[in-house]
Amino acid sequence: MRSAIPRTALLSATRASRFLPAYRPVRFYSIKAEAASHSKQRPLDAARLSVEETKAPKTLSKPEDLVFGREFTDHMLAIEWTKEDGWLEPKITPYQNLSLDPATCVFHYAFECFEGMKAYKDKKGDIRLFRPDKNMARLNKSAARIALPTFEPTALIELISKLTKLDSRFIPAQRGYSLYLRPTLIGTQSTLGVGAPGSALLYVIASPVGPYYPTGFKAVSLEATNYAVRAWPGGVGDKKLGANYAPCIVPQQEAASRGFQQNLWLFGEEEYVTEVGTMNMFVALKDKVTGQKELVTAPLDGTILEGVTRDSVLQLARERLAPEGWKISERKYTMQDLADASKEGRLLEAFGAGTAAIVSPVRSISWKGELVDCGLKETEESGEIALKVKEWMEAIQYGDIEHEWSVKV
Ligand SMILES: Cc1ncc(COP(=O)(O)O)c(C=O)c1O
Repeated sequence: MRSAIPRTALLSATRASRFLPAYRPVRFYSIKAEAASHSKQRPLDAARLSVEETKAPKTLSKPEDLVFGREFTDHMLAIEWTKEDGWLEPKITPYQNLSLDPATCVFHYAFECFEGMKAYKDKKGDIRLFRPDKNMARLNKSAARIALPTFEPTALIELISKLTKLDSRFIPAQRGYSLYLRPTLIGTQSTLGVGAPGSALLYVIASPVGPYYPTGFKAVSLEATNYAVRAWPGGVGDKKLGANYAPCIVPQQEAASRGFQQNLWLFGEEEYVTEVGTMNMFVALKDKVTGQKELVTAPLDGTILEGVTRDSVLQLARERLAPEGWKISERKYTMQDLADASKEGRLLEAFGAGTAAIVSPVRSISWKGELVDCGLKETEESGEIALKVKEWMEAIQYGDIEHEWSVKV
């Protein structure tokens, strides 16, 4: 089987392992400083890209048959990194398997972080990335936290743009469709010693995806999880590490077994509301005394992922809802606050926000044996704010209006 990536990955891994001590304590933010001290380390350089186009282009699926994350485009981008040489030549190759030594550190100690971002086709057929700088910044933060190398954000955006353009035929032109991009960074050193990897592989794969709600919004019901903890202060819940996701599946399955689509992560004795599955959580409340309307989301205190959608919703709400009298807050709030507001008719709506769905309206939250109603009428699938946010975001993502967040490739 052809495999352009692995052989060199293994060779460099072996080379690196010769002078790496078996164990080094992890110094969280040392990679850049270390890179600078190795004068031969090269930065990530998009100009060194080589492209090998596929000789067997795939048949496109019908857009309506696309299932999230199941189909991939013709090509992938891969860049190896070694401690001695820094970033090697970026390569776009036909989509292919990786071949890694069973002792590779990613399999044992979870040296892996990733991103989720999308490319959209506008009415003119141009391809646009949505806020790619935010994903690059987050990937670098995740990488630094697990002793993987960081990279030059503009170089990776340029390389991702080239991959996206090359595979642009996979992006259906209809509204709601996009190309989901998955930059992934793994440690490739082959050793069972626990330490900073001496080699790594950054790769990007792309998957065409359809609208999250093909027939319009469908409000979801959540189960509040207070028997397990997703993240904690000083932990890594604010980083996009693969290791954060696997432990969330059992509580998700538990919620599903009781008929809830997602679980809502609470934190601490106070039962602060943090986030939902792969979305940040927003609630619209009315103040008990003043009647002031407030759109609230949990603060970036290290226990939630710094969502690109969250940040976008906050900025748009500050621009467009605040002038209509809304207060926009990043603050802690508890499940009890929501239950009280719901009983008093002050919980106007609730929704999750993330790249996959943009917004996902919430009908109810199961908590301590009660069902907290989130303000939708029986006949409604979305509140007013969630609907507006979706329209605002899509207008930018699909280039209906020019906006600095939408970057043509
Ligand atoms: C745990 C978690 N929270 C929130 C989000 C939403 O982040 P974004 O808006 O960047 O997709 C995601 C999705 O990546 C996630 O995995």
